[in-house]
Amino acid sequence: MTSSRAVPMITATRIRRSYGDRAVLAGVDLSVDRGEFVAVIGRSGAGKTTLLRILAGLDDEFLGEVAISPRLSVMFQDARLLPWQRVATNVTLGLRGGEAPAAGARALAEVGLANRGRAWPRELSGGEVQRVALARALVRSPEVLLLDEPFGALDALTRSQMHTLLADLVGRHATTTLLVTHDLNEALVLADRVLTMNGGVVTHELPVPAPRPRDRDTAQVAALRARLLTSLSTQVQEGSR
Ligand SMILES: Nc1ncnc2c1ncn2[C@@H]1O[C@H](COP(=O)(O)OP(=O)(O)OP(=O)(O)O)[C@@H](O)[C@H]1O
Repeated sequence: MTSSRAVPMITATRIRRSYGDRAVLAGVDLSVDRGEFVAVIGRSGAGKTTLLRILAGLDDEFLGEVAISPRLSVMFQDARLLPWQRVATNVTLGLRGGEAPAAGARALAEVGLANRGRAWPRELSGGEVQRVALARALVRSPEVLLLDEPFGALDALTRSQMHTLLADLVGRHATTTLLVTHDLNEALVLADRVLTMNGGVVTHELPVPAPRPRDRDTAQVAALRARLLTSLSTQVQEGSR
């Protein structure tokens, strides 16, 4: 049954994108409801980043249709903080008006870095850098958050702490979130729904029961992981035909 609260915040219809002769996206359809957290997994080269860049409005050389809230923020694996600006300035870059410093301080507090606003990016650990990137993404109170392997370069413990933080923040703000990752566990710990991409299309969809973040070591998550692995390996056979 469709809930009356299910309002799509991201809709992509028959998205196609080629580089030269090579079709990377061959008709991607997806829809993400308000407040939903969807993860897109797929092998390296499956077209996940290409799709995310199109959704973010960073690439307009595609066919098909995208409908997405203009109040969106994007976060990549590489935070690209400006090294010559202090952390607080990095968070509020592009924000205008007298309220920017207060908004920046609030965002830094939300990611647990209330006291680091005057630090320089070089003084931060990898995990702290990604927290700053998250604060920068959240400072505009986006309705939609697009995440491309945001924790891919972090060690396992820090990554797990970031999962807890992210789940808490997007849950509290009811932020619609799309995460692309090749980490099955990350997808299963965080998402309400996991989509598998292969051959330029979305091939499988797996709903994941609440709550989130969830413990990756439960029997339920292990069973879901097995299903995702099966769907990915089935695709290899399909892809090699
Ligand atoms: N600007 C570009 N010009 C040419 N080919 C590109 C360009 N960007 C991406 N590609 C190719 O498109 C395919 C999909 O790339 P994309 O980065 O979207 O995959 P991905 O699923 O995000 O992979 P990964 O998980 O490794 O980041 C790859 O084969 C890549 O080489």
